[in-house]
Amino acid sequence: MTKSAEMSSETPVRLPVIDSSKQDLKPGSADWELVKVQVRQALQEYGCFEALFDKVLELGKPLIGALEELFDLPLQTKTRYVSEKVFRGYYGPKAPLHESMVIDEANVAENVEQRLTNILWPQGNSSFSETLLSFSSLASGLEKTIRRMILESFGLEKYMDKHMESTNYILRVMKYEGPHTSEPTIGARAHSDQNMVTLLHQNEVNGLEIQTKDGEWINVKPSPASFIVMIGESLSVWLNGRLPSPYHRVMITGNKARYSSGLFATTKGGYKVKVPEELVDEENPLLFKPFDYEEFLEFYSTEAARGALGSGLKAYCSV
Ligand SMILES: O=C(O)CCC(=O)C(=O)O
Ligand SMILES: [Fe+2]
Repeated sequence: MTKSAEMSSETPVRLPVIDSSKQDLKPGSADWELVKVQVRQALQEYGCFEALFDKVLELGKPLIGALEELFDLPLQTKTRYVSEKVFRGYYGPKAPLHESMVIDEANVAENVEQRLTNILWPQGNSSFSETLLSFSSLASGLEKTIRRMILESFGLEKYMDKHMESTNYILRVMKYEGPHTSEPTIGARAHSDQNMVTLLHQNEVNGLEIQTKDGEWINVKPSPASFIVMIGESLSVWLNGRLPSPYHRVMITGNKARYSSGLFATTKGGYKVKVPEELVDEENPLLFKPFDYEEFLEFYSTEAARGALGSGLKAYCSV
C-alpha cells in the first residue's frame, strides 16, 4: 500500500480535463459534438475525467460551510438521521477518519428538507437545505448532459427517457479527519462505485486516487471549478462492459479535514437494468443478466455477500 502510494505521487499522469461549461452546450451543436467525443475517449481510457464547470465555483464556499455545520453537530443529533433503506443514513465516525450522510432523491426540495434538515434541526435550517439542493441540482443537470452524450456516442439515445425516468439522485456528503501525519492514511478503501454515474466535488484537501488500466494510481487534484465524473458498475454493465468503471480510493495526509460531496446517479427500485439488444451480437455476447439495483444493494449489504462477490455488481449479475 505504502509503495503504491509513493509511486502515485511520482506519476505524471493526469486525468483528462474537459470543459463542460460552454454556454451553448446543446444537443447537436458543434460544441456538443466536440465535448461528446472527448467524454467518450476519456471514459474509454480511464472511466473517469475532470469536468470543468464554472457554476460550481461559487457554490464551493457555502457547500463546505454547510458540511462543517453538519458534521460539527453532536453525535447524538447526527445519529437521529436514519433510514429504513440500506446504505442510507448517517455513517460514522469510522475509525480513524471517516463520517458520511446519504440521502435519496437529493434534487427534490421536500425530501432534503423533511427527511434530512428537519431531523437534524427541528427548528429548521433553510440555508442548509438550499445549499445542498443547489449542489444536487447543478450536479444532476451536468450528469444528464453527460449521460446523454454517452448514450449518443453508442447510438443509444432512444433509451435516454427511460434512463432519466428511472434515476434516483443520491447525495453523499463526507468528512475525512486529517490524520496529523505526512504518511498517507486510508480514508476510503479501493473500490469501484456500483451505481450508474458519480460526480464528486471536494474542498482544497486532495486525496482521491484513481487506478489506470496499467494499475498505476493517479493523484486527482481537481480545480475548485470542477467535478470529477466517474462511471459506476451499473452503467458499465448496461453497456455490456464497453466502458470501464474505475477502481479508486482516498488517501489522506496532513492536519486539515477533507470534505467531499458525491452525487450518485442510481437506478430506482422496480426498474431492471438490462443490456440493450443493440450491444449484443456474435462478436459481443451478452455478459450480464438484467438486475434491480435496490435488490442488489439489499443483497450486497451483508458482509458475507460482499466477501463472496468480490467485485460486486458484475459478479452478482454475470451470465
Ligand atoms: O471522497 C471522495 O472523493 C470519494 C468518495 C468515494 O469514492 C465514494 O463515496 O464512493
Ligand atoms: Fe467511490
